[in-house]
Amino acid sequence: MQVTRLRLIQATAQQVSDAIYSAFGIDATVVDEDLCRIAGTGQYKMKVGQKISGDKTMYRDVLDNAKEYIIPDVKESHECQRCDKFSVCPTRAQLCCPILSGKEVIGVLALIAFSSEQQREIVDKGQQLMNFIRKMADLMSSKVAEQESVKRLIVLKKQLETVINFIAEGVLAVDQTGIIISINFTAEKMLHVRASDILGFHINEVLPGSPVTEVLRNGVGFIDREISIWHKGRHHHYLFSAKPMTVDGIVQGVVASFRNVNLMGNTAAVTSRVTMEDIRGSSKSISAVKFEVKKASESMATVLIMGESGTGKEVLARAIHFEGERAAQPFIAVNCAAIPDNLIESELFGYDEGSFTGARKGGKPGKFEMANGGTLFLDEIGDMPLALQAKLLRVLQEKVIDRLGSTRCVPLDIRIIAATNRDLEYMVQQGQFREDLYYRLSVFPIILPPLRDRRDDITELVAFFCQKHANFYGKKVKDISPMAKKMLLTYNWPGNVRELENAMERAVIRMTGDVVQVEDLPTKIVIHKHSMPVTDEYASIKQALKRFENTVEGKKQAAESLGIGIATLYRKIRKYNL
Ligand SMILES: Nc1ncnc2c1ncn2[C@@H]1O[C@H](COP(=O)(O)OP(=O)(O)OP(=O)(O)O)[C@@H](O)[C@H]1O
Repeated sequence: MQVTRLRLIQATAQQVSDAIYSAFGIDATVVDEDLCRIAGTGQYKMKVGQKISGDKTMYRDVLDNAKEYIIPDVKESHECQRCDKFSVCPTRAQLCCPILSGKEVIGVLALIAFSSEQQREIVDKGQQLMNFIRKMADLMSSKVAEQESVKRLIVLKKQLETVINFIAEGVLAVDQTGIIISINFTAEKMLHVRASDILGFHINEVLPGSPVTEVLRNGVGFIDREISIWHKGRHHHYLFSAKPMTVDGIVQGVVASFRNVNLMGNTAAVTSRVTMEDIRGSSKSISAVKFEVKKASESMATVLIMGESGTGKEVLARAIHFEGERAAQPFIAVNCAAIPDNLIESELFGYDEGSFTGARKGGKPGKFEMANGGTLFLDEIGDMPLALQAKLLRVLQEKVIDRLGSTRCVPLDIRIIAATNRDLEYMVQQGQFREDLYYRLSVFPIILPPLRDRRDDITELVAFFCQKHANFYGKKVKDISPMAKKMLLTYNWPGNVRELENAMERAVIRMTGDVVQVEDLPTKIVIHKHSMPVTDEYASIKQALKRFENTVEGKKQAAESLGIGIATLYRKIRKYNL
C-alpha cells in the first residue's frame, strides 16, 4: 500500500488535533486523501488508522472540490443530508477545511461538535475557527513539503553514495572548513580506516600533507598529481586529483579522488593507452622523434629515452608499446626514483612466502613478472642503485628472474624501455652508472628535446590542453588573448610540457569569460625576464609583496611565487620604489 503524503506527518497531525482540542474544547480529526483517519481526539482517537466508508461523505466532497464547510447544525444541513450516514450521524455541528499541497487536496482537517456546548462554540465563532484551522492546515502542508524534500535528499544521498562506492578509486569530500563529510569504500580500504572513524574529522588529522586544504584555499583543482602522504606511520604514494565544489563562485568544499601509485609505477600505467596521435606537436624535432617512435614500435629492441623532466618520455614509452605487436599485453611502469633502495629489489623481482620478516603470505610477483609478455618501462633509470644495476644487467642478459627467497627461475619474454633525465654518459664517466648496462639499454636511443627548443609546438599544445581541461571542467575556451599568447610563446618552460599543461589547466579554471587572459596565467610565466611588460611587472611584484609578510622569509616566498631570485626581487623593489 502506498503511503499517502499526509501519513508522512502523522505525528504532527495528531499534535495539531490535540492542540485544537486543548484550545477550544472541540474535537478535531485529520483524514488523508484515501479517506483514512490519521489523527483525532475524543472518540476519533480510537479510530485512527481506520478507513471512512461511504461515497457521499462530507470528507469526500472536501477532497474532490477543495471546499470549506461551516455546518452550525448538521440536522438542518443540505450537504449533510446527502451523506450516506446522515441518519446515524452523532455529530451536531462541524467545520471542514481542505489541506492543500499547491492546488491538490491531500486531506481534510475537521472540527466536530458532539455536545451542545461544542455546537454553541461553532455557531458563535464559526468564521474565526475556520480562519484558525485553515492556518493549521497550511502548517501541515508545509510540514509535508519539508518531509518530502528531506525524502528527496535522502534518495539523492543514497544515489550519490551508490555512485561513489561503485568507483574503483578512493574518493573523499570535505566541507569548506576541511572537515571530512564523505568517503567511499575504496578509500576506506586504501587508507585502512572506517568511515565512522574519520567522518567529522579534519582532513589534516587524517591525511597530513594532502593537497586538499591547498585547493580549499585557492579554489584551483588539479588532475593526477603524484603525491606522498604520511598516514598510519608510513608514506603512501597516490595519484591524486581534486576539484573544488563551488556555489555562486564560493568554494564550499573539495572532492578528491586518488589511486595507489603502488610504490613504483602507477596503476594508470597498466591501463592508459597512448598512440602516435596522442603525441602532440608538429615541429621538425618532434616529427623526427615520432618517426623514431614508430620505428621502435616495429622492433623489439630495448629503447632508452632521454630528455628533461616533463618532456613526454612516458608518453613516448606508452606509444612505443601500444603501437607495437604487444599492445594487448601489459605495460608496467616503474619509477626507480620513487622507491626506497631497500624496497626496489623486491618490487622489481618479487619475493616468495617467508623470504623475509613481513613478507606477504603467498609471496608477491615483481614488476618483471607482471610485465611478462609485454613491456616494462623503467623510468628514472639513472636513479637505480649500483648494486641493482648489476642484477638488472643479468636479467637482461639471461632473460630469467628468480624471486627473492626462491630457487625457481621464471623465464622472461619482455621488452624494456628505459628513460632518464640525467646525463647517463657523464654518470658512467663518474662511476655512478654501469657502462655495460648503459650500452645494453641504449640499443635504440631516442632524445626528446626540451620544449624551449621546439617552440613551434607551443601553439598546438596550448590549444590541445585548453580543450582537454575545458572539457573536464565544463567550460568553453574560444581563444587566447594576443598578450597571453605572447607570454606563452616567449616563456622558457623549464618544466617543459608538464608545466605547460599545468599552466593551461589553471588558466581554464581561473578564466571568467571564454578567452584566456594574461591574468589567468601563472605569475612566473607573466613576469619572466625577457618579455615582461613593465606595467605588469610592477603590478605583479606589488601584488606578491602584499600577499606575503613584510619579513625576509616573506620576501623569499614572494620571490619564489614570482619565479625570480631574492636578489632580483630586492633590485626591483628599489627600482619601483616599493
Ligand atoms: N607531445 C605531447 N603531447 C601531449 N601531451 C604531452 C606530450 N608530451 C608530454 N605530454 C604531457 O605532459 C605531461 C608530462 O609527460 P610525461 O610524464 O610523459 O613526461 P616525462 O618526461 O616522463 O616526465 P618525468 O621525467 O618527470 O617522468 C603528461 O601529462 C603528458 O601527457
